[in-house]
Amino acid sequence: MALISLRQLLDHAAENNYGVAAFNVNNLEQIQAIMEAAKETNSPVILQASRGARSYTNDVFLRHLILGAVELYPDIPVVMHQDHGNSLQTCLSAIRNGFTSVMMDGSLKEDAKTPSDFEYNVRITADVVRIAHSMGISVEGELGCLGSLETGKGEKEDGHGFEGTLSHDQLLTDPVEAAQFVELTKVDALAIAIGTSHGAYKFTKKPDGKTLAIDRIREIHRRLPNTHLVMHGSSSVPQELQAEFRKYGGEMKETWGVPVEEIQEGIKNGVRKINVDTDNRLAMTAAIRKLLSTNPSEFDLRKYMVPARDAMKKVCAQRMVEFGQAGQASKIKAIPLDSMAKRYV
Ligand SMILES: O=C(CO)COP(=O)(O)O
Ligand SMILES: O=C[C@H](O)COP(=O)(O)O
Ligand SMILES: [Zn+2]
Ligand SMILES: [Zn+2]
Repeated sequence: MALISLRQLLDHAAENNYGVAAFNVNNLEQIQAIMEAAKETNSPVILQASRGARSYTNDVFLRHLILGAVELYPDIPVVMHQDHGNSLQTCLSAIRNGFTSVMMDGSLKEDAKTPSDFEYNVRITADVVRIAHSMGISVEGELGCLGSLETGKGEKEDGHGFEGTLSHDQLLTDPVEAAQFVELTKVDALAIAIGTSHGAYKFTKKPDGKTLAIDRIREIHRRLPNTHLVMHGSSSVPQELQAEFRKYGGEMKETWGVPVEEIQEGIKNGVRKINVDTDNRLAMTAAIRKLLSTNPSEFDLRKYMVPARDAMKKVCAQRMVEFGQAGQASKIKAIPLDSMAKRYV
């Protein structure tokens, strides 16, 4: 199947009440893991690349790897998405390189660390929407800064994340502002801040309503019943994966991620895209640690990349079932980007 737009996929997800995991990709093995999981579970997929991933892999390699996936798995709808674009330039270069969807994260300024104001966010996001929609490309915006309600701090991912400490006002998306933001920008999907953060260290204990504001999702969904909501920082950081990582020499202090049942509650309330990166990184690295520490003489990289890929495939397939996207791929017929562009007009 051809690459499809995020908007097409999330519209289908909303009509059929499911959520879609957006997995970050940086190399061949991660793309293979996701596609194999998708084939096994008949799931549509969102492959997303951060700015860090694009510079690590190179846009040309990335585009051809993803086009390879599309060719090898003709029955799986694939969205190619820019994760956390920091500027109009980043989004435009993604579009030029074949991405069918971009995130303009205007919750932070172009330096990706200074919280911006509402007017800046509306202006930059609306600029991206105008250009992207004319080509049928989807846009995800973000309102509110991702960070911990326990500490007021945000975890940095590859330089992306605010510095210092923020108040609960800035860490929780305001439902009234969210409605204005969507009206003014016309984004296809809206990332909201509800107490999740990027990386492994999200919560110091299992989160409750004070540290993870699932109620906020309900309020936002009530005001914006037709907007696709996005949860970032949604790895579950499973205790078993942490234990496996530590068992083979990995260092990670005790931590909690976002429980899958909380994400499922979000999906009942308008969450359609769920970003997961850390769980896959952890699964792959734990598998590599295990193979190398139990076979110290091994130096054929395939010997550790195969179990790493298998470990990631297992995480992906599990999330695909848990989020409800399993079984949906064969029900989707690709809408060309040109037709999507006409719809926006
Ligand atoms: O939100 C993410 C990418 O945009 C990834 O979140 P995690 O760090 O929880 O996997
Ligand atoms: O946005 C966060 C993702 O986990 C991507 O991380 P990265 O920027 O290190 O590739
Ligand atoms: Zn952000
Ligand atoms: Zn994110």
